[in-house]
Amino acid sequence: MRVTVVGSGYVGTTLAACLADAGHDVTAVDIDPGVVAALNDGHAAIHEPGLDDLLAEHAGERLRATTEYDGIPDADVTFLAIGTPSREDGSIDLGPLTAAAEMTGEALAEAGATTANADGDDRHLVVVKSTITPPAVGEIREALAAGAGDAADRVELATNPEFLREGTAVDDFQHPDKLVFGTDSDWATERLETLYEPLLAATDAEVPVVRTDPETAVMIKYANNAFLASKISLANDLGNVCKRFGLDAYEVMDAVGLDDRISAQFLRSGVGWGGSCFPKDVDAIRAAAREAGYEPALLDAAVAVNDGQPERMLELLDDHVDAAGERVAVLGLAFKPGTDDIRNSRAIPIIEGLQARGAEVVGYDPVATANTRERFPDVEYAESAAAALDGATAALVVTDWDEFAALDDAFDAMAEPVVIDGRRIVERREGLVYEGLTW
Ligand SMILES: NC(=O)c1ccc[n+]([C@@H]2O[C@H](COP(=O)([O-])OP(=O)(O)OC[C@H]3O[C@@H](n4cnc5c(N)ncnc54)[C@H](O)[C@@H]3O)[C@@H](O)[C@H]2O)c1
Ligand SMILES: O=c1ccn([C@@H]2O[C@H](COP(=O)(O)OP(=O)(O)O[C@H]3O[C@H](CO)[C@@H](O)[C@H](O)[C@H]3O)[C@@H](O)[C@H]2O)c(=O)[nH]1
Repeated sequence: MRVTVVGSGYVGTTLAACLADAGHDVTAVDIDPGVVAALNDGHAAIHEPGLDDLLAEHAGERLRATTEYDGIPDADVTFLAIGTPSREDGSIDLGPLTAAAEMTGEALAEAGATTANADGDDRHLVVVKSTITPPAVGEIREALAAGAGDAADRVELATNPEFLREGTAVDDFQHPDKLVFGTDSDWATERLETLYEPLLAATDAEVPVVRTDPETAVMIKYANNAFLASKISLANDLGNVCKRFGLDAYEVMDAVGLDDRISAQFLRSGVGWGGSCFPKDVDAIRAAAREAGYEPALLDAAVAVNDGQPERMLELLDDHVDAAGERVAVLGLAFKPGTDDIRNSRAIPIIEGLQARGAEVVGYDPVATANTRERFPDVEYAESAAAALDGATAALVVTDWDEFAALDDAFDAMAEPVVIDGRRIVERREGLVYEGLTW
């Protein structure tokens, strides 16, 4: 199939590269010329394992990138994978997505809806990949129709939320737990089925496909993220209780996770959830619920617990060290391992808290230093974890990069061997003053 992917960030680039790899002819559109140049050059503007290999293989062949929308009418399907950032009140800013939907509609209108596809069909399917609330579906449909003008009746909107995780985006996309198709017609569902067919054929697993309406589909995405984020918050809440009792929350939750109804995943307590999705999406569905007259008390509590974890980590530091004027290492800056993304990373409140205490912060991350430097230009950045620890009075472990588990002698170079572990990645050992956040 011929596919256009509008928006080439974490989701759009992964989608474009994986669809090209599955045999489709893909055009990636982005307003950022730097992103487009990188894609045409065969590499991503973001760090995501496996993505560059796919881009190097398909760029210039089955995958092209452009800043222009004018090729859209030649495609069988157009995906919108534009960011949906939070506004001040937590609701999503639909501005960029609405603009992209309208421009997509205009491109289709200019070509008189669409050129006929191989099967002679002149309807065009526009699929929202972005995470949007149920009421927002109507707004995007209207923006698309406004752009398409007289051609609007031959343009159909569908939603197909994405469940990939950063750091494992390619693998997650190629081996999904489920696919969710939110459509208004059998025609749109069939088109999505045809599109995903080669991907599904390439996996050994039986992938459930949920066929529903566009609004339910996007609600499934919010429910999914709200559930996972709340699950971690519950593990953190219980973990904080365990810590008060001098118990190891990991021993407790490992046992709890043996219950099939609960599952062992997303029970790792610590400094909390960050990233571009959980905070934004939980805030968005809370705001949308309030707008609709419902107070989502449990989701509010999940956010409150999460917001409190970095401060709890800093309080543990205060129990051991007066950080004022001291060199304090922050190990891990990305919101999770495997990515250079620092959006809503727990490292941000940790660094701010250390700076408020007058500490000299030295940060280290294997890939997220450049992004953090933009946010905190005054912080010192080390080339290695060992260099960050050298001479430090304390270390705060914020991201569970594997390499931190292997640290050993490096702790000997600390001025005071105080380690506050927010991710249970460093082993307790003799000579370390070790504090786990919930263990
Ligand atoms: N990041 C994830 O892991 C993830 C996973 C699932 C769903 N999502 C959702 O997918 C959506 C996209 O997220 P992302 O992380 O890929 O965003 P992103 O910010 O990384 O990328 C968005 C891209 O869109 C481009 N863009 C903005 N306006 C444009 C326009 N009018 N035309 C063309 N390009 C335009 C930007 O230049 C940018 O490259 C969001 O709604 C997000 O919630 C993200
Ligand atoms: O047991 C756990 C698991 C995760 N986290 C933290 O939770 C955050 C999010 O982690 P993860 O879900 O792995 O990363 P994301 O890339 O943000 O992926 C989430 O958000 C995406 C965007 O919506 C969804 O597509 C994914 O399904 C959903 O897992 C990170 O800060 C993790 O450190 C924990 O604290 N404890």
